[in-house]
Amino acid sequence: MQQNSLSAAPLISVSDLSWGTANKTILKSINLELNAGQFIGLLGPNGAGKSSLLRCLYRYLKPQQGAVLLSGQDIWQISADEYAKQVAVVLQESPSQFNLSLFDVVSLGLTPHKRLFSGTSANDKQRIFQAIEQVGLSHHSEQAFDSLSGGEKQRALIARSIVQQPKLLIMDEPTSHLDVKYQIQIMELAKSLDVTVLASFHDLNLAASLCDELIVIDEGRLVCQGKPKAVLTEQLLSDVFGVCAAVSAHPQSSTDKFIPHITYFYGYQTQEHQND
Ligand SMILES: Nc1ncnc2c1ncn2[C@@H]1O[C@H](COP(=O)(O)OP(=O)(O)OP(=O)(O)O)[C@@H](O)[C@H]1O
Repeated sequence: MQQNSLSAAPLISVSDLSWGTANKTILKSINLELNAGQFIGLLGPNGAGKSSLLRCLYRYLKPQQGAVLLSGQDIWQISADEYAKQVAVVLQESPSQFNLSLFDVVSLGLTPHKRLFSGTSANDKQRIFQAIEQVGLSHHSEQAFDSLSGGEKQRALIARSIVQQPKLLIMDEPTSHLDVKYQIQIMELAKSLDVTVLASFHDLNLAASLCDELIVIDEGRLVCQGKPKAVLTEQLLSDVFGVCAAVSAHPQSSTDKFIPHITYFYGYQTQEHQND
């Protein structure tokens, strides 16, 4: 009976979550659910609270109020090891991996699944090489991680996540330092994995084209959650992001799937001030 109710639970359920510092509440009573198998984009203007919310989800910050459930279990009631088996994280900045090779960094994805001091088996090595191949970095496997380009580093961290075999991959602005080709490539790579992804984006058009669902937050509050077509309206772009824009159909829209495409208008803020 209990197992049935657990398997029916959303992958992530956030209820009444608040977090802040001693003198400021930053996340304000957030409620949301993430269903397994989806690619979900987290949007919001600078300072909206995206990273803070993601940090609460990947167990770096403990909410002051409310709870985060993973498959029906409070994430603070399960061990850090158990949690690490289920949730992988790729952040904006790649921390220095000192002298570790790309292969070594990717092999760290096995750590949550290993007993202390157990070695790397032939099977493990095969998994690591396969993941490196999947992200197109086979020729770099012995290269020092720190010497890889920004895009290569992010692909290596995705390979580490592939090896980790999580249920959920959380990505906090993983492409913000990358050029447009790598931005698209990294996000398409994440989408191609057989895993639920929650990723924060600043490029709203990229989010619109790739995400099954979008979550928008502003000033620490959830504004809305839904399909890109329902979420990315001209009104929302004005109210939340403070921009004047037109939303039309992206040329790759089909009868089954409408992909919103945002065209921004420039210069209107200056004109507004001139009229003041
Ligand atoms: N540890 C902290 N101490 C004090 N203020 C914090 C802390 N962490 C976050 N904040 C503040 O909380 C607000 C939300 O920050 P957060 O980094 O979560 O926003 P964000 O939506 O990810 O922003 P950006 O798009 O600019 O990266 C900001 O005003 C930030 O200064």
